[in-house]
Amino acid sequence: MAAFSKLRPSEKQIAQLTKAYLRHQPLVQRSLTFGFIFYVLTTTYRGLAGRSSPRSKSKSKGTSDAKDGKPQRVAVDEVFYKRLGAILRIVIPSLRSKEALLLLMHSSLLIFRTAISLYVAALDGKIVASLVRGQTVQFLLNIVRWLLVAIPATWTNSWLSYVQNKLAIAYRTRLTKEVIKQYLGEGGEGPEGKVYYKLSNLDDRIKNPDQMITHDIQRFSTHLAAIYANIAKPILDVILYNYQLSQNVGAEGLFVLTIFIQLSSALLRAVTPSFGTYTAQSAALAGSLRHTHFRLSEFSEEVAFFGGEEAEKQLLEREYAALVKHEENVMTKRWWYFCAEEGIIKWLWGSFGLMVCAIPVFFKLPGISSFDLGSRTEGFVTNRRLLLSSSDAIGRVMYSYKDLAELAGYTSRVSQLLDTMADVKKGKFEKALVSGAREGENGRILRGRGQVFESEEISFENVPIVTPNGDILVKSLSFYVRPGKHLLIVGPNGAGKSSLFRILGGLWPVYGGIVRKPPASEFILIPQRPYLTVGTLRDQIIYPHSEKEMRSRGVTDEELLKVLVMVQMDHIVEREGGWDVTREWRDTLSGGDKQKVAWARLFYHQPKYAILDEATSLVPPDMEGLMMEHATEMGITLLTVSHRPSLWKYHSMILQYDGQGGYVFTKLDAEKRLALQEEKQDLEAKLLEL
Ligand SMILES: Nc1ncnc2c1ncn2[C@@H]1O[C@H](COP(=O)(O)OP(=O)(O)OP(=O)(O)O)[C@@H](O)[C@H]1O
Repeated sequence: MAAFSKLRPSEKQIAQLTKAYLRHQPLVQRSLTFGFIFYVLTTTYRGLAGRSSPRSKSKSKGTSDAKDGKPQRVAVDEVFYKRLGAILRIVIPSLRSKEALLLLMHSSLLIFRTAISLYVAALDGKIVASLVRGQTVQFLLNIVRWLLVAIPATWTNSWLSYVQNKLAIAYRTRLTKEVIKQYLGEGGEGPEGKVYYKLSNLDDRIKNPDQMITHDIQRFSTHLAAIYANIAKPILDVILYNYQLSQNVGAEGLFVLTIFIQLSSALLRAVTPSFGTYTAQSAALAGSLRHTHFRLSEFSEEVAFFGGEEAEKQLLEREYAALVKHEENVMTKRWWYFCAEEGIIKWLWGSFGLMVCAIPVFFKLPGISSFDLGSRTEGFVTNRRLLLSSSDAIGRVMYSYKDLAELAGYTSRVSQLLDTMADVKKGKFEKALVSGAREGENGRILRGRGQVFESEEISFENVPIVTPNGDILVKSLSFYVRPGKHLLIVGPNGAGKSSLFRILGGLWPVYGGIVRKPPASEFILIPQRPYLTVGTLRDQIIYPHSEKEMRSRGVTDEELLKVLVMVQMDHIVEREGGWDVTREWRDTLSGGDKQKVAWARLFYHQPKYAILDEATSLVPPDMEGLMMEHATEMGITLLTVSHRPSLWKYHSMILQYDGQGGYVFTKLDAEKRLALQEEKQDLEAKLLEL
């Protein structure tokens, strides 16, 4: 008391404060511990919730493919969470879904693993303590415990990676199914259908849908499955380990440690590059390179005949160089980032943590009674293990930001695909238009929309023919096709002959007027280079039917053979080894053979209308006449584009484009027209002589 009264006033105050502090120490410690838990949760939430940057907001429809040459920034922000939310609704459709169940299993396993780690930390301390104290029996007993705990520990780890992989596959399956449904399935013949065509022909946003559907969805799913473990588990670990640590070393040490971590993590975040943007860019560049390789194998014959190897090589090298340059740039950034990460998380935190672990060795903490060498060693070993696990967990929360940024990259790619498909289904396209397309009358036509009605006959009333680039080929086209009255369509190249069929097939939008047409199942298109599917010889004839559908229609292989006889192709069945042989038919059949197979397909399906776009250009004239007559006998009405006068006689009507936006639609008198043609040729010959 005398000593106390001798103190100066400021010293007195400090002494009083210390006394009060010691009196309330348990309360202070509890408050600090809960404060710490609150801090971990809020900082993690703030860190992961992301902010909406004005840049990302303005590009909320953001794509990774730059439109203006500059890459768009993909960040962990509001836009990312909105996109992720939309995708999550697809991959986890309900709380009772398989994915939700897997997620629950995953969470339970994660908690179980943390509980095991806590037990192992304490056991580790006990083993060392029994060693220091020389307690042989205790030591052996602890080793047995150690071996026993290894059983659930290894079991949990295997299960964790198994469930996580299952989750990734489940996400991928859901997402792929949804994308394929929209890409190929939904919408059918209506304006919402044919998304796969519109995406590549009417819109500029998606450069390589194949890469997005296969690679990007897979990467997204793997990242999403891992991100849960990478974020939820470390957060849980940080809380549990530190709670335990605060019990062992006192909450004050933890408080100082927290401030230290806060400062260093702010530093780490400041030096973190935009990994999300890089991931999205890498995916886009890899997709582009793959597409170029795909084109080369697709058109290998054309390139080989042209000797275009050097040009193709340069193209491939350019694409590859762009990809490598980007990857190297990212690698350099990663190198710096890893240095900072390793230095801060492992070494700085590690040394500071060791000091915190030593607290109970140098200071007597309230509530801890035994203070012998064994207890001190046990405490130190347990705390060090807890601290290592805790700093590892904090580190993983930090790393998870990087994982999250990468997930943001793949999320942007996947949602770009989903958003663009949704736009395309609504008829909203983004495509570079020809200059002046939006002005004056051109603009008025582009802003308009026509009507489409289902009908037995085909007719166009004042329908403009507009290319996806906004180029108006014909301002207002009117014509009709009556059943049995074949229509011939002629005109210069690029006048819009095939475009007419694209409107008829529902591939291009109708910008005005009225289109009446039967459902797509009632007409078939035979182009100059017919499409041959992957499959058997039978599949080529019955495409898009399956063999099952063919049989259910009561068609036999013998009847299919009759169809091949009509096009003088029956020998091919024997030559190729039967109906069930599978080949790359594109390479096996000649150009003329392919056209004949397409005609055989027409005779198998016997639709009401057939669109022939230079469909006989590679078959001999006598064969061409035979096939036309067969079609007429079967009651198929033809819409033919051909430059061959030999075909005129089969047609009743003619639609002639002049190539300047004008056209004539009239009856076709083949004899008169042939006579006129001959007269014209004579006059031209005479003019030449002159
Ligand atoms: N997917 C597309 N995107 C943009 N423009 C297109 C597209 N398809 C065709 N075009 C353009 O539409 C115009 C008309 O093409 P179309 O195929 O109808 O010509 P065509 O009269 O059939 O010519 P040809 O006799 O050479 O086959 C052409 O200028 C072509 O460049």
